[in-house]
Amino acid sequence: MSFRVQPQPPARPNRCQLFGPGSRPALFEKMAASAADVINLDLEDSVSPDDKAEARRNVIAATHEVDWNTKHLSVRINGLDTPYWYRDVVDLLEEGSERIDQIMIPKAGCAGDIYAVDALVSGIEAAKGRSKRIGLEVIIETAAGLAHVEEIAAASPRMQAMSLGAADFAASMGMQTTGIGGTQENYYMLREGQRYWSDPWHWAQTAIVAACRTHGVLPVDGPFGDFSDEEGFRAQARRSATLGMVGKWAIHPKQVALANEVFTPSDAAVAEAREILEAMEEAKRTGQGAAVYKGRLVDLASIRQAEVVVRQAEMIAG
Ligand SMILES: CCC(=O)SCCNC(=O)CCNC(=O)[C@H](O)C(C)(C)COP(=O)(O)OP(=O)(O)OC[C@H]1O[C@@H](n2cnc3c(N)ncnc32)[C@H](O)[C@@H]1OP(=O)(O)O
Ligand SMILES: O=CC(=O)O
Ligand SMILES: [Mg+2]
Repeated sequence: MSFRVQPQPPARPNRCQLFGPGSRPALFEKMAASAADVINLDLEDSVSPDDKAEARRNVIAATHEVDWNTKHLSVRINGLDTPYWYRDVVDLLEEGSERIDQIMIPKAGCAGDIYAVDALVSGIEAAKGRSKRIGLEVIIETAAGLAHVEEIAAASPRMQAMSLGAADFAASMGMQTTGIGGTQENYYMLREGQRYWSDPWHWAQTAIVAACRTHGVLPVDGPFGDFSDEEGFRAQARRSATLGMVGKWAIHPKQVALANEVFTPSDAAVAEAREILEAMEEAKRTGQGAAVYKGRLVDLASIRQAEVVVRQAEMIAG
């Protein structure tokens, strides 16, 4: 380990972030009743420009009127290149209840974007005497966002989570696809006449995970657009979990159970991790740093790997 110890991210479950447009208040009670860990009320891209002001009022009302129970409640504001974002923040924190946990900044492009929102949030919190410190989460969904991903992760002590936004990311990168997540038709290699499809989001995900893990931020996989493709969602989510992400968005209620399933370590995985820890305890007792578990090497690094799985399971179990 470096002399600089890797910080732990916030210790709360973030397996599924369920989105709903701020302009559809009829969905809010359903979102609150869902099994998602995080709720994202959206003021940005699922709300048409004519509905922005009403959506903001709906969301503010919902912070007072809806019982969000134990949900981590986040509101996605509009991008910093729009005329809406500052009023989103000001109205939300001046008129919204203390129930708001977090603000999501879309299309974050540099640390300065987070600094600007942090400064505004800090001013309003102090002026209004708000007692809960608002967290920030960002979406990496532009070329600039990915180019500056590490400075964004490090931009503020308020930073809690960072998601990959596949749709806008594809647009910003000029990717020749309209798919949101998953394998894309033309992203394959050919060998002996056979096509092998690959994952065009992989490199962006790993950059996000590395930036997040360096700075104690939760890495999250964003939307999977085809909500009738359950196996496609599972495949993408399993890859994300294997890469170190802690959760995934749901853009339809159907996806909540899928995300919870994938991002909750299975009983078998937890049992195996505990067995590895026991095998290493036994090795320690006999003065060994390395041992054999089910025919494969385990050593001190295996303890750290197994602890990730056990810690995640224990944190989710509460
Ligand atoms: C891609 C880039 C991004 O930025 S993604 C993030 C922004 N997008 C969003 O927030 C979109 C969120 N999703 C939605 O608006 C809707 O789910 C869309 C996709 C439009 C589908 O709505 P709709 O046609 O009503 O779906 P449905 O008839 O299949 O609904 C079945 C039951 O589920 C409900 N439902 C629907 N959406 C939500 C939701 N987000 N949260 C909670 N509940 C939801 C419907 O009301 C319907 O309920 P019921 O069975 O009638 O009681
Ligand atoms: O905001 C999300 C995206 O995929 O774009
Ligand atoms: Mg987007």
